[in-house]
Amino acid sequence: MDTITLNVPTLPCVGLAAAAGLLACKLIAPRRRADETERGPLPAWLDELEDDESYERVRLPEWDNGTEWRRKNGFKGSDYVHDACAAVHVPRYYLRGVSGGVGSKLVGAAHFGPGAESHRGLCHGGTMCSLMDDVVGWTGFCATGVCKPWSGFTVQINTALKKPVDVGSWLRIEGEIVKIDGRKVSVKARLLDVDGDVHCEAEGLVVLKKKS
Ligand SMILES: CCCCCCCCCCCCCCCC(=O)SCCNC(=O)CCNC(=O)[C@H](O)C(C)(C)COP(=O)(O)OP(=O)(O)OC[C@H]1O[C@@H](n2cnc3c(N)ncnc32)[C@H](O)[C@@H]1OP(=O)(O)O
Repeated sequence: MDTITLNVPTLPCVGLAAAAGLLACKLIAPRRRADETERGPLPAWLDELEDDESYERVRLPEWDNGTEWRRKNGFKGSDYVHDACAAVHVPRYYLRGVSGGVGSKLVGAAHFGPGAESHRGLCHGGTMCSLMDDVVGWTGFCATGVCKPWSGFTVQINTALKKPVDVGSWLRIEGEIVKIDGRKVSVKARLLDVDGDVHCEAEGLVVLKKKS
């Protein structure tokens, strides 16, 4: 009869090795982009913005290489809207208005992923509000005509929800500076589909930092 020798200390070792392996995978392997493949291609009209000489793509290391940049700069997590895994995600913004001030405009595409769902196939209103917050803030950061990240604070976002958004939609998001009063930058923003239907609009206020 065969005898089975059970090497008792082996079991915790195997467990430990497995745990270490898992940890290594988490640390070494690239982060899984949860709904990246479900987002599909970027909307075609972004190409038109790319070709439009009055707009310039806003390129920031914290968007292009977010995880590493944030870790190096003392941030604690991932960007609520610009991270590829975000429930509602803005992959790019384009800025019109190199001279700055009133009329400066930021345009981008926003994707509503499965994580943005509220009632059956429709997105949570808070995802629209989050987008309005984002575009108001970033438009305010462009008040000088150049994008200066984190050069102020969004202090108000008054959002009107006008039309539900389907999960999986790509919509156009716009923010425009309508008034500047000292450090206070007033921004109007809206979210619209390819037919021009407005899904939400907002009026927001950004207070620029004292030295920006
Ligand atoms: C300047 C501090 C430096 C701190 C150094 C930090 C270094 C690190 C920076 C990182 C930068 C991060 C940028 C995050 C960008 C987001 O993500 S914003 C996140 C969400 N927003 C927030 O958390 C904002 C919370 N609010 C606050 O922290 C404070 O209200 C603020 C904005 C810092 C106040 O700034 P303040 O310089 O003390 O301005 P304050 O004198 O109170 O107001 C200036 C003017 O704005 C008006 N105002 C202010 N709040 C409102 C409001 N809610 N509604 C209407 N009007 C308003 C005031 O009435 C005033 O008007 P005037 O009297 O000039 O006509």
